[in-house]
Amino acid sequence: MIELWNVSKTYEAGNKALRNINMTVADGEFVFIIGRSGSGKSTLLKMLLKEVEPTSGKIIVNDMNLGKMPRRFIPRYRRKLGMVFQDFRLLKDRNVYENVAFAQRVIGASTRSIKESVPAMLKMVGLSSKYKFFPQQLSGGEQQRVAIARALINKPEILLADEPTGNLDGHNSMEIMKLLEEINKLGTTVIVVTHSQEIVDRMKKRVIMMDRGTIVSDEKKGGYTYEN
Ligand SMILES: Nc1ncnc2c1ncn2[C@@H]1O[C@H](COP(=O)(O)OP(=O)(O)OP(=O)(O)O)[C@@H](O)[C@H]1O
Repeated sequence: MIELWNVSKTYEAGNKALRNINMTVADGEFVFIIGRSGSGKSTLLKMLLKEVEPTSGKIIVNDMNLGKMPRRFIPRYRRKLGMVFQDFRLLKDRNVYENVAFAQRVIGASTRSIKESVPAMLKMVGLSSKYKFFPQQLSGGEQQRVAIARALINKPEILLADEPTGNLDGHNSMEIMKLLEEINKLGTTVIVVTHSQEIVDRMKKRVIMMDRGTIVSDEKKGGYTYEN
């Protein structure tokens, strides 16, 4: 479970990015975070990754209080989180297989485990036949599938996606969303930041809307809304 208790963030320049945010995300939930530019969405994701510290308040992820986490635990903590970005961030000089395998090598996985898990993951994202392709030989949707495979290969408990379809057309965007939904059904908690109202409308998931650093609505699948 992810819990934010009265979380605020004021950047050095005096920008109030988050103002007294309270929210919880249960294990296995699928949540969209929407809101106009500058409303604090990326700041929130960066806090979950422990890249940005709150100015006040408490963040607890799977019973771990991030504010009290010793520095040496941070790399291990981050392995519980998978991250997907708008611009894919693949290694351009490595093929699809190597891009995914690399994430396993970094954590010291055995060659045997890599040889088992990478093909299985590529199958899941529908890229088995393109494992030797390089990123520039793939469509945007395919590149994002590789990025998703890489984010999932170490079996994170939570997948954070920051505008994962920002560079994709409507069809590819929905395909990526369906893939994220499948991943979620297998048990991973999924949090997606998006600007796309169409995606949010079609997916019928929980939607947290932010505005100027606050949560202005939190709408469940069933459709009820409450003000924070
Ligand atoms: N490193 C920083 N230093 C100072 N101010 C920052 C920093 N990062 C973000 N901000 C400010 O914090 C506020 C929230 O920014 P944030 O990036 O979280 O918004 P966002 O909702 O993700 O926006 P976008 O949709 O454009 O990505 C903005 O006013 C922004 O200018």
